[in-house]
Order: sequence, then structure tokens, then C-alpha cells
Amino acid sequence: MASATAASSIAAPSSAAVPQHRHIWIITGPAGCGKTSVAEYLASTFTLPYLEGDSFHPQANIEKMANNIPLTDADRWDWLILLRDQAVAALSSGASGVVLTCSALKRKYRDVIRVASYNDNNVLVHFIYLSATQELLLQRVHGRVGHYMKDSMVKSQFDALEPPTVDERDVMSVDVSGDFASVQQLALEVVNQVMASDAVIVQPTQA
Ligand SMILES: Nc1ncnc2c1ncn2[C@@H]1O[C@H](COP(=O)(O)OP(=O)(O)O)[C@@H](O)[C@H]1O
Ligand SMILES: O=C(O)[C@H](O)[C@@H](O)[C@H](O)[C@H](O)COP(=O)(O)O
Repeated sequence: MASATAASSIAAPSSAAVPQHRHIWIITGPAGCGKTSVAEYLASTFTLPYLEGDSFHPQANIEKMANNIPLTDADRWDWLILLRDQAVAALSSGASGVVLTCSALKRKYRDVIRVASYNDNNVLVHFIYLSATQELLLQRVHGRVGHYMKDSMVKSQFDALEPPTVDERDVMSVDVSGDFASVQQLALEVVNQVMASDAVIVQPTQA
């Protein structure tokens, strides 16, 4: 029978896993891949601020997209820089991480966000690329209500898309063909893996 002694009943101070960096999690992929649902899930699971990339577009961009006109590189630069600045601002306000949605279709767009970690060694940028076929995204955007981006824009998103390549080591790909719960689980595993590799174990100081 186990019996607690006076000494063993006093809880020993436990070691803690402390992250070495602050993290920008960008949830990427073409319209309809599930950026919003994955980002909301991760932000609420890890209690992090969440920035919805679509809400930072200038009105001119929204009007173009609502009229089925794809954005150009020129339309996107200032938006991408604004998203990066907003993410950095969230970290500067004390958050340990921030979740951001941004289609980041091309490598040069991802490079714009990567500048956040060149400017600050304490910041790591990670892209969670939600991968799906064009057919699946057509179906999902078609079924979505109340959004300016219609299914007619899915083709142009795939035309512009430069899927991340293996040398982009800050990108983790998640297959989104499954249901919400399985996609959320895959995204969670990716974040947990990164956080585990970033953690240092801190021993409590002895009194
Ligand atoms: N894993 C999933 N299974 C089924 N439907 C999904 C899944 N992920 C997203 N959806 C639906 O597909 C549509 C597009 O998702 P959304 O999160 O708005 O994508 P994005 O933000 O990338 O454009 C929404 O109607 C959403 O409810
Ligand atoms: O929810 C969506 O349908 C997408 O997020 C969509 O709104 C779009 O991807 C960008 O915000 C537009 O910018 P890009 O043309 O650069 O993807």
C-alpha cells in the first residue's frame, strides 16, 4: 500500500518546457482550402491572437475579387507587408505567437512574410500550407455563403499558385481532404512538433 510521508506529500517544483522563440503561424493555400477554420482552431487551442488576412485588404482589392478579377502582384505587395507588420505588432504587444491567414500563393509572397524573422532573431515564421485539389476547393467555395470570393476565382488562384517546394523548410503541408476534425488534428500535430523542437527544459531554481 502506498503511504504518503510528510516529505513526499510536498509537491516538488516541476521543470517547464519554455519556447525559445516567438512564432508567426501563417495558414496558407488557395481560396476555400480551410485557412479560416484551421486558423480559428489553432488560435483558440493555443490562446493566440488571430489575424484574418482578408480583413486587411484595401477596398479596391475586395471590389476586384468580388467582381471576379484576380489580384496582381502590385495589388498584393502592400497587403502582404501590412500583414507582416500586423503579425510583428501582435508579438511586440507581448503575445508568444500569432496566427495569420494569408493565401501566400507565390514564393515571393511568402518571402515578404519571412522578412519578419530576418529583422528579429527571436521570431520564427512557419507556413502551414493547406493542400487540396482544385476540384475539392471548387466544391468548398461553391458551398460557402456570404463571402466575396466566388468559385469562379478558384481557377485563377490555382493559376497563380506556386506550391511550396522542399527547400522552403519553414513550410509544413497539411492534406485538407478530410473532415474538419481530421484536418484540425493534422494542423495541431504540426504545431506541436515545431513547439517541441523549440522548447528548452528549464529546471526550477532550488530555494
Ligand atoms: N475540412 C473541411 N471539410 C469540409 N468543409 C470544409 C473543410 N474546411 C473548410 N470547409 C468549408 O469550406 C469553405 C471554405 O473554407 P474557409 O475556411 O472559408 O477557407 P479559406 O479561408 O481558405 O478561404 C467553408 O464553407 C468551410 O466551412
Ligand atoms: O477566403 C478566401 O476565399 C481567400 O482567403 C481569399 O479571400 C483570397 O485568397 C485572398 O484574400 C485574396 O488574395 P489572393 O488573391 O492573394 O489569394
